[in-house]
Amino acid sequence: MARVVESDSGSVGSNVLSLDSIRESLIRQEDTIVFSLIERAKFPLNSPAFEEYRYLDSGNSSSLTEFFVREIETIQAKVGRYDNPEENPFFLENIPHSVFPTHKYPPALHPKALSVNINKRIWDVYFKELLPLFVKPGDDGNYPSTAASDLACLQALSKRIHYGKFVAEVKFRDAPQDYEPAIRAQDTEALMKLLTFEKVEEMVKKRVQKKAETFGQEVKCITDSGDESEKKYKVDPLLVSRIYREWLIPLTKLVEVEYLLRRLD
Ligand SMILES: C=C(O[C@@H]1C=C(C(=O)O)C=C[C@H]1O)C(=O)O
Repeated sequence: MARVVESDSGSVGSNVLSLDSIRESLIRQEDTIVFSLIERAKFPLNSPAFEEYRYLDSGNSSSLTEFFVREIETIQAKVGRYDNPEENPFFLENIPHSVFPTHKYPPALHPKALSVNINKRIWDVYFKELLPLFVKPGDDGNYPSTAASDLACLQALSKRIHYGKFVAEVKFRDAPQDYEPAIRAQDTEALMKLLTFEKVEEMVKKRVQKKAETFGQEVKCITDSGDESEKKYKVDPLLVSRIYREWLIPLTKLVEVEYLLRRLD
């Protein structure tokens, strides 16, 4: 089975894929996600940044965070971020071309992969369900830094979830005879059963809990007194595992199914 050539960033750098190399990238992305949650937890909820809308010169209404993300995505597009098939924008409809020569990414995915983008759902899940679980309530007015931290979380979560396209492509290439009947029947239940590996999911949930314990522990100097047994964490490791169990893994599998449904188009 051919292998993908991955750069240090863990990105897909060749048009040959393997499930092992894709899973290695997902494991490396766990670090980014855990650290982004830890960083966001420095700020309170600061809901006015993403809940309060005001009218802009353009006549549109937007929250500070939405405005920030739209502007950043435009700049990032102009330096080629969305030429990378691993990256999917939250708001950009017509993605501006890069103003610089960009890396020519090999066509690893089916052309219909571009139509699989669940970032609106990820945005809603993040702000309505996830954020209140891992940050303290309150408002310190630090909306610009909070918006930047939310974007880091959103882009890390989006990349991880949309990596489901690469996973699905590899699974299809490895066993087209298994997937084609379910794709032709547009049988989402059969596709979900084919692509699910419960033992892998269990390892993911255990590993991210351990990473949250390791990366997020409050480090005490040797001279600090106090009960060593009472460990404190910047983000509850059990909650990080729950976020994967209840949201990240199911949304990744949803992307896999949505990609496979289009694979024979
Ligand atoms: C990502 C994969 O597909 C599914 C989703 C997983 C996840 O989101 O962690 C893990 C195993 C599979 O059930 C995979 O097979 O690696």
